[in-house]
Amino acid sequence: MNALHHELSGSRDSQPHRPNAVHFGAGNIGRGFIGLLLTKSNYDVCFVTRNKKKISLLKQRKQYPVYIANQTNDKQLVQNVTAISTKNKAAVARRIANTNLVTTAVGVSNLPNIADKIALGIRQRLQNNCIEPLHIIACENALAASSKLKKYVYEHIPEDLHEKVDRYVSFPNAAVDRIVPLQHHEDPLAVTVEPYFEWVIDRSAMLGGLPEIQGVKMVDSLEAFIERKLFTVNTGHCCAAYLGYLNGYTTIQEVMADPRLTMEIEKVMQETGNMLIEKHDLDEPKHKIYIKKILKRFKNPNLTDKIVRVGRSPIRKLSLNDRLVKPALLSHDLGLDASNLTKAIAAGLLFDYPKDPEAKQLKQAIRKNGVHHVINKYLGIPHSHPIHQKIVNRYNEFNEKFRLVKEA
Ligand SMILES: NC(=O)c1ccc[n+]([C@@H]2O[C@H](COP(=O)([O-])OP(=O)(O)OC[C@H]3O[C@@H](n4cnc5c(N)ncnc54)[C@H](O)[C@@H]3O)[C@@H](O)[C@H]2O)c1
Ligand SMILES: O=P(O)(O)OC[C@@H](O)[C@@H](O)[C@H](O)[C@H](O)CO
Repeated sequence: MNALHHELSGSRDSQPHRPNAVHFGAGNIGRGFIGLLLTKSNYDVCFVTRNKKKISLLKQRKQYPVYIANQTNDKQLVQNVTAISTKNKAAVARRIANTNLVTTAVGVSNLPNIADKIALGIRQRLQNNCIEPLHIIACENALAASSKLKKYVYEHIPEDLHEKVDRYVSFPNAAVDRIVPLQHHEDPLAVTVEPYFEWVIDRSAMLGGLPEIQGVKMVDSLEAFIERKLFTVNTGHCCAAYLGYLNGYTTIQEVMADPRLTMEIEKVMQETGNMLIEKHDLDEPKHKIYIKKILKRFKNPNLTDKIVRVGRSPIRKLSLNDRLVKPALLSHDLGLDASNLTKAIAAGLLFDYPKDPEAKQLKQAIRKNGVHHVINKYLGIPHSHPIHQKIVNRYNEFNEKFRLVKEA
């Protein structure tokens, strides 16, 4: 497999081959989490990314620092990395043809944009008669993100090859958890991350043969893990962002210093918790501890996490299968209270940060067609659903209280 590795490192036959990975997106999670864990596990990592400056620095230095947001601001050096531009389709495909693992952290909405390159790499593997398994793992905040990526990739591969690809290429779903705020350092490659992390992968979709990644948890059924993460960490987080935004705060840390808002956020997490406990038969005391731990992570005084990052892309966050609407509907179906979730959804509808393209689009859609239409179209909750009107009521209350938009 690693002719490419030889080409890069100059090493020849005597050295045992090191595993290598291709990671799409040299952003915060890419550098601060996935790149760090993979290189700690002796992988060579090639970032495929857009930013020219980062590409050139990664190629030149082959390393970068990660700072841990603890009291001592510990530094970890990530080594054995390089980068290529996402525009260089042929080079990306060549890398993929010779790799053990492909990972992504580009944002779930960007997955369609990388699919053609992954498909080309897979086709090269087939042409080379490569029968080594390839695992492709989307490390994005969404349910079944790797399955989504698979669908986009297969759109670029002729149908008669799909069965063969299925034999050698797998797209295990995963849950990733580590808070990495937007940040600026003198060194553009440096990144500060919270101490906590969790990377859980669906073992049932593994083909075997992947060199171990230290710190990864393999589980037989991912659904409970990803729902627990997305509907606790991310539901609580965006609730903090949307309520914080309405109340004029700038950072999550400021929101968490407001006891009234912290209580509201905790109530939302308790609602999703009740649903998760019932749906996945979770241990209630353990889940309560999980919630408390997350609230503490949000408060981390060594981080400054902007509300506009955490609330970013509200159309995605308010969509049917994401962190707000899905748990609200699941709770409703189980006969459980979702009143705090409906409040958080209403606050999300009022997130009108002008520099966020989705927030702008949402605001325009509400202005043009009214909130009922938006709840129907963007959130996927029909007029007839009891939660629909509850969201509208909360939205109107917020509107009046904060005098934001005059709803027609
Ligand atoms: N930051 C966090 O706390 C965190 C935690 C867990 C999961 N996530 C998820 O990880 C993903 C990335 O988030 P982030 O915070 O690192 O964002 P980010 O904006 O810092 O990084 C995304 C990177 O992807 C790159 N990118 C976008 N389109 C690309 C393309 N077509 N080809 C190659 N690169 C491309 C961007 O240039 C950017 O460098 C998101 O899905 C996010 O939900 C983030
Ligand atoms: O990345 P998003 O936009 O889906 O969500 C914003 C934050 O909630 C998220 O990035 C968290 O920091 C992260 O999911 C923690 O693991």
